[in-house]
Amino acid sequence: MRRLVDISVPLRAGIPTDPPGLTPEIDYLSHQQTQDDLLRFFPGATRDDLPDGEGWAVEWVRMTTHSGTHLDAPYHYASTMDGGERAITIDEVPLEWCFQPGVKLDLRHFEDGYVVTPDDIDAALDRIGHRLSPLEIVVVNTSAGERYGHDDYVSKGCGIGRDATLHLLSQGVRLTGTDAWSWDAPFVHTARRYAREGDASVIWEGHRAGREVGYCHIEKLHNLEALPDVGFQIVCFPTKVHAASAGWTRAVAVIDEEE
Ligand SMILES: N[C@@H](CC(=O)c1ccccc1NC=O)C(=O)O
Repeated sequence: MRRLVDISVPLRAGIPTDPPGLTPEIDYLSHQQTQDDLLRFFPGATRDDLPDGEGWAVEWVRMTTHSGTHLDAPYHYASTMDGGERAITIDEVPLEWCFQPGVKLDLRHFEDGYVVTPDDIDAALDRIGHRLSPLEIVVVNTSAGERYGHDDYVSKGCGIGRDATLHLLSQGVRLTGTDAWSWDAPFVHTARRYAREGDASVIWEGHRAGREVGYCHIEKLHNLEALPDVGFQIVCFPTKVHAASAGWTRAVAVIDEEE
């Protein structure tokens, strides 16, 4: 039997999903507010012509391409990728990258702000007895996953460092994902480290790995706790926003189970 597991967050206004000033805004227009919007397309028609006098339900949304569950294109990380080539935008991401077998790494035990290393990735793969194949989609379940919509979400979870990201990419992975706000460690922790050590290379290091090898990651995944370690596919086609740095996605895991 085929089971579909929704691994996307609900896109909602009024909950702390992003830093202040970046949360999405949604204006909901009800059937009672839109009769005239519908009627203006049909000269001569009146409200009496509408069933129960209803117009249509529609929403106006103000948000960024990085609101909700979304796929980041290499162009988000820098203007170049693969060591100097023009970075591809979200509408140029190969669809083949976005529909592949998935692998889940459980990294929930790492403290907030911890920067995951190549050894941590290998240890997580060893624990589930898996060797990576090219184009597999690697998603990391962090402690941020269960905090979506709570005040501490943006500062929760571990992040994937430059070396760990390149370690995945060197094995042919081109699309990864996290249930945290960022593929990198939460900025508040990295800012403290930067203030302490003065080393600017820690800033957004996992993202910046895309300058060396172009890749995509999904941010704000959800419900990864419900997935097995392997044995599923991930579908995460991004909305084709022209020339953009990211696109929203309804990410879904497809699990084919024995009868
Ligand atoms: N988490 C993202 C950044 C991000 O989400 C973002 C970046 C710029 C403007 C808005 C953003 N997020 C939500 O609207 C990242 O680290 O790439």
